[in-house]
Amino acid sequence: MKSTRLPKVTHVIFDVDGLIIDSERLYTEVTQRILDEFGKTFTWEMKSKQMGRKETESAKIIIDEMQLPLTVGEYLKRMRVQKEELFPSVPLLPVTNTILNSKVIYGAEKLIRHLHKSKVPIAVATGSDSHGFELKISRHRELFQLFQHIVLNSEDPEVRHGKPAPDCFLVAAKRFPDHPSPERVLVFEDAPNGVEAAHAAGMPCVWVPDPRADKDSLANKATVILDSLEKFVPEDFGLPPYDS
Ligand SMILES: O=c1[nH]cc([C@@H]2O[C@H](COP(=O)(O)O)[C@@H](O)[C@H]2O)c(=O)[nH]1
Ligand SMILES: [Mg+2]
Repeated sequence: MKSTRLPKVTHVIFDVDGLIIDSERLYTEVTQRILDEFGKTFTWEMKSKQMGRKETESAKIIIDEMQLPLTVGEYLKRMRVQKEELFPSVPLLPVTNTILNSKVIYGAEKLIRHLHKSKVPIAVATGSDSHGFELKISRHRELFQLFQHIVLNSEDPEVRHGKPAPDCFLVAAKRFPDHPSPERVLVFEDAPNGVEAAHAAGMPCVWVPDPRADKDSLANKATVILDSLEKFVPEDFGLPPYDS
């Protein structure tokens, strides 16, 4: 990585699902449980179209493309039941944290705590609605309190269009009191739709993709591509380095 070529940033916006918490694995499970009723299989191709979108937009896509005999309301009701069972136990990423049951802090949590401690303004922009979000963060409430603000695209009246549209990132940036210009705001994303959204917002983006994603397809829109948040070097983007 040529650090001299990377933009220097002052503010950071995080995605949530599949980036901070291991909830994409759970979305796959709850979606497949719903599809089981209709004898259908959830594919990566389908999932990658949904990832990052608002809940209703995502429901419309799967209903149309998989020809499910459900209304959006019926689909979301089934999702709600499944989410209530699975989401409260979701671990932080990378899951090494949980497996090792270690006191050492890794990945997403390490970076969020570091930026907060260093007084770098941080926010969240997620496709989630408040019901799902509350379930997902119930075990991680203290960590999520470190963000200056949280934009829930599914419910925020200022977010007209979900990812891949830039709305949520522009709204999140505007809510920082000093209104940073887009090129000074670094976005962390896992979803192809999220990388598209950051690029459309004019913001640099660190993409931490699912291993199944086609990295070439977004190579010109992601500023850097990392296989784990563990590999992120804050000073490459002009942010304070980790204490050694
Ligand atoms: O398998 C899926 N993953 C993700 C989503 C959608 O993506 C959002 C998560 O986006 P983000 O990573 O931007 O928080 C979820 O709230 C949901 O609307 C989905 O429908 N299905
Ligand atoms: Mg995500």
